[in-house]
Amino acid sequence: MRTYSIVLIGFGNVGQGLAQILAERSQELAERFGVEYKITAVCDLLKGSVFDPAGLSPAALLQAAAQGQPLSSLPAAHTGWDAQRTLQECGADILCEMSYTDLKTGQPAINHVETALKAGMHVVTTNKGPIALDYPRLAALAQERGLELGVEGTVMSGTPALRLGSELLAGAGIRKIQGIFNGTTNYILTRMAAGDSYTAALAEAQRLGFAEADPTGDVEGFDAAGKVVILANLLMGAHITMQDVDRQGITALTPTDIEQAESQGQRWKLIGSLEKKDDRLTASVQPTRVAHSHPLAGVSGATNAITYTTDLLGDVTLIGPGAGRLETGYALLEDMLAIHRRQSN
Ligand SMILES: NC(=O)C1=CN([C@@H]2O[C@H](COP(=O)(O)OP(=O)(O)OC[C@H]3O[C@@H](n4cnc5c(N)ncnc54)[C@H](OP(=O)(O)O)[C@@H]3O)[C@@H](O)[C@H]2O)C=CC1
Ligand SMILES: N[C@@H](CC=O)C(=O)O
Repeated sequence: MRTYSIVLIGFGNVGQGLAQILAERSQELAERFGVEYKITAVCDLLKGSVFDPAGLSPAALLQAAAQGQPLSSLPAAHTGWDAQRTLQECGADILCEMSYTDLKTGQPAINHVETALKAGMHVVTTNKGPIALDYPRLAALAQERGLELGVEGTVMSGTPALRLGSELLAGAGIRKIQGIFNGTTNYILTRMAAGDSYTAALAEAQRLGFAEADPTGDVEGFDAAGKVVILANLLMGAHITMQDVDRQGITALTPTDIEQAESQGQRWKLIGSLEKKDDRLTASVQPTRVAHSHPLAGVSGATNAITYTTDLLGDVTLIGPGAGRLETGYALLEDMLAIHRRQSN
C-alpha cells in the first residue's frame, strides 16, 4: 500500500466534494489500486485551518463544514495557519489547490502552487487562474523538480477532456476545438428555455455548487474564455492570453431572445471555439443560436461538451459534467491516481 499525505487549500464545494469521495471510496482505492490518500492539512479562508500529520478524518471535516464549525475546532496538532505557512510546514506529498479562480492575477493560487512545488509536493488543481495565466512557468518548475502538475479539473470538471486531447488525441492533429465549457451558463440557458427567470436559474446554479464565488466570471464568459486559453496552450501549442479570446457572455440575452430562438427551432448556447488556419489561431466565446438538430443543442444543464476536429479521426466528441462538487472533486482523484501510476512504474 502506498500512502500519500495530501493538503487541501480551499474547502468549499470542490474541497468538500473531494473529501466526500475519499470518505466514501477509500476502501475501494486501497483494494483496487493499493493507494491511500490521507488528508493531513486543510486550510480555508473563512472556515479556518487544521494540520495533523497523523491524518484528519474526511467525515469529521465535512461535518464541521456542514455545521458551520471552524475547522480549528477539530482535534489536531496545529490549527490557525494560513495557506503559506501550511504549505511550508505540513510536508505533504500532494497539494490539492481549490481556492477561488482569479483570471486577472491568478492569485493567491499561483503562489500556493509555486510554494508547494518548491517544497517538493506534487500539485493537482481545479483552479483555472494559474493554468490559464502562468502554466508554462509552473509546469517547468514542476518538471525541474521531477514533480507532477495535474490540471484535469480546470476544463469540464471530472470529464477527462484534457486527458483525451493531450494523451489519446496527441498524434491525431487537433486543428479545431469547439464546445460548451461553462456549466453555470448552460444551466441558466437550459432553465430559461424552460421558462424560468435568469435570477432564479443563477441562484440555483450557485446553490448546486456550479458557479464561481463571483458568478460574473461565468455569466460574462470569462470562465469559458479561461478554459479556451488552457485548451489552446496545452493542446494546440499556442501561447495565447485572455485578451486574445473574442469573448461575450450571456447577460445581454433576454427571455424574448430565448423564446424567439426556441420558436424558430433554435437554442442559445455559449460556445467556445478555437481554430487553427494557416498558422493563425482564432479563439472565441460567444452566445450562439444552434438548430435543435445540432449535437450541442441537446447538451443541457451543467453538462458540457467538447468536439476535437482532428486530421486523422475527424470529429471526436466528449460529453459529460462541466461543474459540480463531486464531479470536480473526482478530477483531483483522476490526477492523483495518475501520479500514483507514474510513481509506481
Ligand atoms: N465548482 C465547480 O463545479 C468547479 C470549480 N472549479 C474551480 O475549483 C476551485 C474551487 O471551486 P469551488 O469549491 O466551487 O469554490 P468555492 O468558492 O466553493 O470554494 C473556494 C474555497 O477557497 C477558499 N479560499 C479562497 N482563498 C483562499 C486562501 N487564500 N486560502 C485558503 N482558502 C482560500 C474559500 O474560502 P471562504 O469561502 O471560506 O472564504 C472557499 O471555501 C475554483 O478555482 C473553481 O474555479 C473548477 C471546475 C468546476
Ligand atoms: N463555474 C464553472 C465551474 C467549472 O469550471 C462552471 O460553471 O463551469
